[in-house]
Amino acid sequence: MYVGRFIVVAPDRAAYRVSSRSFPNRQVIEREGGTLTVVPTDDAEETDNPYISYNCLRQTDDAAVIGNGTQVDPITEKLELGYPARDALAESLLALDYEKDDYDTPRIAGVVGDEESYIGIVRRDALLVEAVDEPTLVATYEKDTPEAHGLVNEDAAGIATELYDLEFEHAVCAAGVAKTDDGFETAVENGE
Ligand SMILES: NC(=O)c1ncn([C@@H]2O[C@H](COP(=O)(O)O)[C@@H](O)[C@H]2O)c1NC=O
Repeated sequence: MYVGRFIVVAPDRAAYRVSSRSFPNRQVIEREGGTLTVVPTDDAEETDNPYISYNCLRQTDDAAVIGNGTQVDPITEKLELGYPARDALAESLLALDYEKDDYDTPRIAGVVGDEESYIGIVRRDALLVEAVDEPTLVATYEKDTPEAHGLVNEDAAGIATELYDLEFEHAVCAAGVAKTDDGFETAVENGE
């Protein structure tokens, strides 16, 4: 089954996988401040598609934000301003809305917070934002309503690799984040 990009968000950790039929030459790189960014690999063809390079994970002092596009930035900025996670997700997803591509690709995002965690999706026909009390998956296609999805691993590297290895088609790369005693740890899985 091809589900496109997907996230799994749990109360204490989250992970993101890029699956792609059209743009397989992508990787996740680590940048300053615990930010993870999806970028083209050196051998990628040039494209003017605006939806395929973005920060897929950012952190505040007490939250981590994950998602499949530029919505990750305003969600993070609203959390830094003191917005509740539910509101930061709902407002940012609605403002940017689904991607205006051939598939009306939904935007998906999650927040792992100090006391509560949330998952969200904006589709052409819906905006869903839900608190999570167990690992919960949402994807751009097919599995586009949040559903329970058990995670085996606890740490960031483990969950990034776990999502990368799931049997949904066209795996490209993955990222993970997990709470630690003094903040968050992150990890990337580029399938090398
Ligand atoms: N790497 C990505 O994040 C990404 N890859 C593809 N998309 C979007 O989804 C469309 C379909 O891509 P695909 O056939 O690879 O699923 C693309 O035209 C693009 O607008 C992406 N945007 C978000 O999901």
